[in-house]
Amino acid sequence: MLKAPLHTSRLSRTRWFNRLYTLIQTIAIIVLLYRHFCNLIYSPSFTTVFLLVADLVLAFLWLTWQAFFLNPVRRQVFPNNLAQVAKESEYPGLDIFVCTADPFKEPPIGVINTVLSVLAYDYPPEKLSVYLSDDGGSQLTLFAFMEAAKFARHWLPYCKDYNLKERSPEVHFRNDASYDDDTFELKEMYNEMKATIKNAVDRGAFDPDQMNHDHTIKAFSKWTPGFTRHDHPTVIEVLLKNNNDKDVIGHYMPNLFYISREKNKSKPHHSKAGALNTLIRVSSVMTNAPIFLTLDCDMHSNDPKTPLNTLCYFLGPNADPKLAFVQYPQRFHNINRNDTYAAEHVLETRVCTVGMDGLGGTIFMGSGGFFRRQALIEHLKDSQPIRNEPIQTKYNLELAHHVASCSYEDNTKWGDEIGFRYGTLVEDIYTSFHLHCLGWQSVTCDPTRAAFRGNMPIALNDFLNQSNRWYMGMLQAALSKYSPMTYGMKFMNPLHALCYTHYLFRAFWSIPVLIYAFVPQLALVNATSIFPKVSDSWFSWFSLYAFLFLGAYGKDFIDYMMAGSTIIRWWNHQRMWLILGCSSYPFSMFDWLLTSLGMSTIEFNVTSKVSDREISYRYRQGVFEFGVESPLLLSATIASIVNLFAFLIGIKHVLTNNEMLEELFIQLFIAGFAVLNSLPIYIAMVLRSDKGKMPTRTTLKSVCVALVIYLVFFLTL
Ligand SMILES: O=c1ccn([C@@H]2O[C@H](COP(=O)(O)OP(=O)(O)O[C@H]3O[C@H](CO)[C@@H](O)[C@H](O)[C@H]3O)[C@@H](O)[C@H]2O)c(=O)[nH]1
Ligand SMILES: [Mn+2]
Repeated sequence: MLKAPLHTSRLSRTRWFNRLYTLIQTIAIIVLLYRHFCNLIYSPSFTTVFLLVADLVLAFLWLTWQAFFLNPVRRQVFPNNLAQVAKESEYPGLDIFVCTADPFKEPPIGVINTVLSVLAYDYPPEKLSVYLSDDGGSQLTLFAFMEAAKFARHWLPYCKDYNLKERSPEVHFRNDASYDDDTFELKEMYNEMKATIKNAVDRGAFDPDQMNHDHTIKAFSKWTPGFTRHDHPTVIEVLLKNNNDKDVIGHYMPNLFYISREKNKSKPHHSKAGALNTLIRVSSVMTNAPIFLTLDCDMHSNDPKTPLNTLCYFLGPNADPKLAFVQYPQRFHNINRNDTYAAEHVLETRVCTVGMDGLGGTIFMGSGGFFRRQALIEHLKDSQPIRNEPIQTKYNLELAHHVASCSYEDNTKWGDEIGFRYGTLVEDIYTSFHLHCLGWQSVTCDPTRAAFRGNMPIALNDFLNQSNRWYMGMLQAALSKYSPMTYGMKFMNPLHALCYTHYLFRAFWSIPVLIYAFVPQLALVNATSIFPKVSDSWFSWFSLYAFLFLGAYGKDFIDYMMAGSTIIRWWNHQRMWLILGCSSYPFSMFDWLLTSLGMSTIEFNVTSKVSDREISYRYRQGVFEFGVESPLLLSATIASIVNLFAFLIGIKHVLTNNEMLEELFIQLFIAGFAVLNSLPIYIAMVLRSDKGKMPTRTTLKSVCVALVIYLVFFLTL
């Protein structure tokens, strides 16, 4: 028995309120659906069918969403109590995987900051290894990391001397106002390194004088003329070795490895999942730590104690042997004051996490997950070579090259039963789904100080593109033979499976959003009423509509506020839901269709992390960034124009005939609500002159398409 606990959990009291709410709202939804079916039988029309479909999908997604609220669990860790169960020298090894894929979209200096921030963890250095996976196969990245390894010798002791919380040099130097000699000197050194690397990336090459040691010449000799990012041999470089390399005050340093797995155009590489699986194998040959952390190159550590927080779950007599991973919810540092694009994902990172935690485990979010290695290699038949010799023996390195080769996975279960799962663009949620089906658990660890902080896109189109990729990936999983609705229901707690169902089917939001963005509006132009009148008796169909709308929207508002957000942020979040519903969601359904018909292949298109000064400036001002022509922006613009026309014409109907207000009220309300939400779009079309305004061609195209929609509608009437 422990004297003091390492971690505690308690059920959230809000669950009773949530359960009651779900019950009442469900009854109201059933009544509404009953009305729809009656309408369909007694007065069938296109609109009745459309509205029924919209409300069925809404009800499905709303119902699955409730699963997150029925049994939330809040957890806490007590790393100060760790001494009861292990001395520092008994801590397990920790391997950290950082992925990067393109030095031009993911500037190496950013990746270096990620790596340095975890290299400087408060963890015994002989137990810590960082593996950088470079899917871009770039000399520039390797060059940058050779520089970083030199800088690390100064940076690590500095972090520990000053007991920094913030161990990404970029963030530290940006925020630190102290002027002591050490800081000044180190800052100079950092800026110099940054300039050298930036210069190399801008020119696409580095100064040959900087690689005139035997060792570096040998390393770069791998880049022969035929070497491209899609076709090249494995490159593994040991940049720091912990029984050999010392920092400037003579302490051993953690390991740092550079790995670029073999690529060959004729072999699928499985994007990030493939990179992570290579890292699992390479690390098992080199260091084989029982726990590994995966990190994206745009996420840096914000708390050097994070590994200790994690150990609270993996060590001690109360540790769950079936615990597969500990997930730190993603937090972002580049979000503006009002979170214009709802990029913070407040509900997903604060509510859904604890909600799933009470049902069997939170999802893996791609970054910030500490895994028990065993959970991912459970079904490995051929026993993995385990390191029992110093790392750089020829044997280890040869073996590491072998397991990083692109044919290694041929005829194996990698990506299927072993490692991160293939077959979708969202390897993260899909992998955790499989682990949960196999009976593994996971927990959310969300200390007050965020463990990691990362980047989100700050231009609307980048954001929509990222969402498009995510929701397309989710559909791939949702509609596979491992669907949470069928396979999941069989192998996991049904409520847990409902949470996965909600995530994976999110693209389906587009069905009700698009129907509600066009059908009532087109009817409104024609002065046709399709909803109940306001003046029906008190307990009327109209009040049912009002109740359902206010119930769902009001609950969302309460959830947002209880998660500690603000009213404006909530408003922006609901607006983004509408925008996504007209853009990324339908596009991801379309992409899924094309891919499953074999008409297209969708790649993991890496989000650019390069920041443009003007765009950053506008983003900080809270201004929407349009600027580029894109189908995603076009579709949202078309919807906003249709709504504006309909709203104006609807007002005209009401002004000319007062009695129409009662009949058209719901339609006017919907169009008016959309218009209110679309204000930034109209402003970007007519009032702005900066580079982020709506491109004129997009405006013209959307007006034309809106007109065509009207014509088609009237001609078919
Ligand atoms: O072929 C590839 C493609 C991507 N990456 C890396 O994957 C990470 C995520 O890529 P990014 O473009 O930043 O995608 P995001 O949409 O921001 O990533 C979110 O969504 C992904 C897919 O669900 C998850 O893997 C991520 O962890 C999660 O942060 C980055 O470190 C990339 O370098 C690779 O290593 N190889
Ligand atoms: Mn990212």
